Amino acid sequence: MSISGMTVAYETDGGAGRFVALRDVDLEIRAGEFIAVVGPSGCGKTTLISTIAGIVKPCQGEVRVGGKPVVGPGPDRAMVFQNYALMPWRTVVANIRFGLEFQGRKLSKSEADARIERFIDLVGLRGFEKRYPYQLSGGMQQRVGIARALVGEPAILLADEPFGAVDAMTREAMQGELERILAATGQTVVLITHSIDEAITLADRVVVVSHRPGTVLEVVDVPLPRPRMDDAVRGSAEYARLREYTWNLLKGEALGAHEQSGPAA
Ligand SMILES: Nc1ncnc2c1ncn2[C@@H]1O[C@H](COP(=O)(O)OP(=O)(O)OP(=O)(O)O)[C@@H](O)[C@H]1O
Repeated sequence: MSISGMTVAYETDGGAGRFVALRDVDLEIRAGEFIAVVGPSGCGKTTLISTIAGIVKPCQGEVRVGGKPVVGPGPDRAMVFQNYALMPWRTVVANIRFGLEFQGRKLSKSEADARIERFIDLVGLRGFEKRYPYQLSGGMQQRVGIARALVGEPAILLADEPFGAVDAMTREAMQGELERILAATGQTVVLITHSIDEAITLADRVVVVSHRPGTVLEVVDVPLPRPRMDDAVRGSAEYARLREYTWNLLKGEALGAHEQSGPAA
């Protein structure tokens, strides 16, 4: 996937104004790579993955997936949302099945059932298939969200703060599960996170976005061995170095954003 010379602006005041959310973004993402996107609040992270998803259109530049320009949503890209966005009237199985329906996959009933079964096992929801979302914990609901996104086997998984609404312990467990699932499925992932630890634990590269209008400030390589959910990796000097380096980049951006939005002198 490649993003080149991309600028995204939103109309404001009923079309009278224009707000530039992202400016001149260039980014190459290799197939199977895990990219984490970090940056100060409002820098355009959600806008970035929305353009990859094809739900927001750039006013300049383009996103290409598999060599073709993105002109709208497609079955090659699936989203996981922070608030899970499950259908409350559908069971776990029916919510996951929606991932196949939405992506327009033409599978026979038995093929679809077999695939859903595989993902129920992969995300650890065996025994909960007939439950409704309100009968599940937040972490379990997000497992449904991940299974729904992955069941159609999209080439690219787009995740907007997927673990932002779950408690710290569940978050750690879910990071480990995502790492394990991706080792089995091999998708390209673009994940937005506010956690530097989550970014370094999961990603091959961390994209640091500047304060608005957002642009790529730096791409930090994370050459740590996998699996990363391992005390030896997360306690290593290299992990600490990457964490401090990324934090210093972000700190500068957050301070810049604060000064920009602070009261006039
Ligand atoms: N539909 C819209 N119309 C106008 N402005 C918008 C719209 N969507 C987003 N914006 C603005 O664009 C900027 C980038 O928003 P975006 O949601 O992409 O940032 P973000 O980095 O994901 O923020 P956060 O970390 O707080 O979730 C923000 O200043 C936001 O107010």
